[in-house]
Amino acid sequence: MSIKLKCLSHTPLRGLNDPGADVVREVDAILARSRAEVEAFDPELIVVFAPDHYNGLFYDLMPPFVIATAADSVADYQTLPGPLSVDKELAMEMAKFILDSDIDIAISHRLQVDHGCTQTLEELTGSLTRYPVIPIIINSVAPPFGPYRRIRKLGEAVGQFIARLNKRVLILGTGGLSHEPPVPLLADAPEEVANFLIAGRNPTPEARAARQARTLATGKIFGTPECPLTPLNTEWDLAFMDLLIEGRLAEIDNFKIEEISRAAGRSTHEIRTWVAAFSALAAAGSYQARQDYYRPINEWIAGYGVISADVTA
Ligand SMILES: O=C(O)/C=C/c1cccc(O)c1O
Ligand SMILES: [Fe+2]
Repeated sequence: MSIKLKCLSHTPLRGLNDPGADVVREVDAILARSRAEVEAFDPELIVVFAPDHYNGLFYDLMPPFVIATAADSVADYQTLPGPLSVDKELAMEMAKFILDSDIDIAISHRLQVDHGCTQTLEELTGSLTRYPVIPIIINSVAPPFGPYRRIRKLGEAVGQFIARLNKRVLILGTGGLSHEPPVPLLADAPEEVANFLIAGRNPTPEARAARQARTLATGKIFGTPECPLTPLNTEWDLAFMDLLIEGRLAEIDNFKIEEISRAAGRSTHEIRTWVAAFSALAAAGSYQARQDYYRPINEWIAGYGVISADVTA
């Protein structure tokens, strides 16, 4: 058994609304280094914990957790289209193991996934099909959310399953850190928006373009007095990364959902994917972690961080 972890922010504005050239170079360099590490590790399986942003999952049936036995990219923003190379049999075995561990998880045999899942796969492996993968989507964008302790339990069950595999496994968490992009809320939404949030699968190209233009326009003013959205919160992000690196995972059980939304932005809950990833790693053995990168990047609407970790025993 050999297990590695990488957790990193994603942002569909990378390449569409870039910060200065120095910052772009920094991030390119850290992603290139991360990708080389993945290549050297040569994983036999990638388990990716990812959010969805109303592309695959809608309020007509919004599950807290979903495991996919087959998945296709919706190719939003500049992400790659096409199927992911999901290990169907192993995903089914994992789903049964999770259910046997008293965690309710939905199963999709045809899941649509968005940049929240595919951007990180592409950045770290160069494609959507390079390695066998099991996507686990954690609702991080569509309230209400279950408590953070449930995310730890999901992660622990996944880690216990992985530990028995005798494979080289890469665990990914993608999303966060502090950020609040212009994703609408169902509460008080006008009818047209509510209809989209409830059943907006497969939007027209025009509707997708309008959505992406809205995000881009927000990226242009994010962090300025003109922008009403919660600003990035460096202090919050660094404290969260320290907590993970120092292995203080039990403290996450006390996280308060509304407090996090207020302090760091509504989409900060994408860190649920990092919590699951670290909980899986911790269930597989002792770990050593390091912060590879952090910078608040308004142009990308992202407290942008990268952490790596390995099981040591
Ligand atoms: O769902 C969208 O259209 C935009 C999502 C987004 C924007 C900025 C940063 C992120 O992490 C996002 O997921
Ligand atoms: Fe996101």
